[in-house]
Amino acid sequence: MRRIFIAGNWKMNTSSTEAQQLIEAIYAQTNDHEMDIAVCPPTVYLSAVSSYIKSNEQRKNLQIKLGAQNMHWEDKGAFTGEVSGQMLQDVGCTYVVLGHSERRALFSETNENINKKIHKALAIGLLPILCIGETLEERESGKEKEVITEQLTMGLKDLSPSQVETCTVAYEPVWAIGTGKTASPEMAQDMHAFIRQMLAQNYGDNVAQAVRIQYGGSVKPQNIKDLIAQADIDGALIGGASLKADSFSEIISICSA
Ligand SMILES: O=C[C@H](O)COP(=O)(O)O
Repeated sequence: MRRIFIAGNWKMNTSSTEAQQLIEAIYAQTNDHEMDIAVCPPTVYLSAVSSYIKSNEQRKNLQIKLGAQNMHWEDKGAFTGEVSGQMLQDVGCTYVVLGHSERRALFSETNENINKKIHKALAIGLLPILCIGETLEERESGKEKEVITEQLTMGLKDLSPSQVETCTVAYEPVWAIGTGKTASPEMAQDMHAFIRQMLAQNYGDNVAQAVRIQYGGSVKPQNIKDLIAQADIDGALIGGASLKADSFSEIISICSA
């Protein structure tokens, strides 16, 4: 059985005060649950959120982990503005989101670069969340599975089956991100099953059955129940709704029911 994994991607939102208030409110409003939960604040607030998380480690059944939204594949050096995986670990990160569609579209991230980042993350013990997803144009022209195949295959290129097993894949159709338009549960399940089938072809059934595939794209308390009920949807990567503690906590609660 795959353990449900809910992650909040705060993107470029919150002030330092708001980040502090948000993590405090998430702890206050979330009941203890047997699932994996992560928050991914902006890089500059990772340390502060990390300290708060550490001070709550006594909540044995509410283990919130810290994730970053991106990283560079090199260890250190003349890469102005970049942050290394070691730096993320140093401030307490367990996860790192890689290949988010906003980074692909707005910051020219390529499958090759994303693959380098995944290799580095795994080499140092950070757990990658690889985001893949097609644009509206690609879906309307019937190319969604082709796009997903390329992003998945190239993103995971040259990884061993045991490395792939520790990755999470987030299927995020670009047309559903921040638009209020969620993929229907059936549409999402179809793509998740396709992704799992590809993982089985490339790495074997055991790996395919172990990898968690999150859905992302306008997830909210109103639609999570039907999404999480699908056989191949193992959790969610949540943007907008993760900025409201009550919505994020409600989503967690619905998933644990
Ligand atoms: O990383 C999260 C996704 O981009 C989804 O964002 P959203 O929930 O605001 O649509």
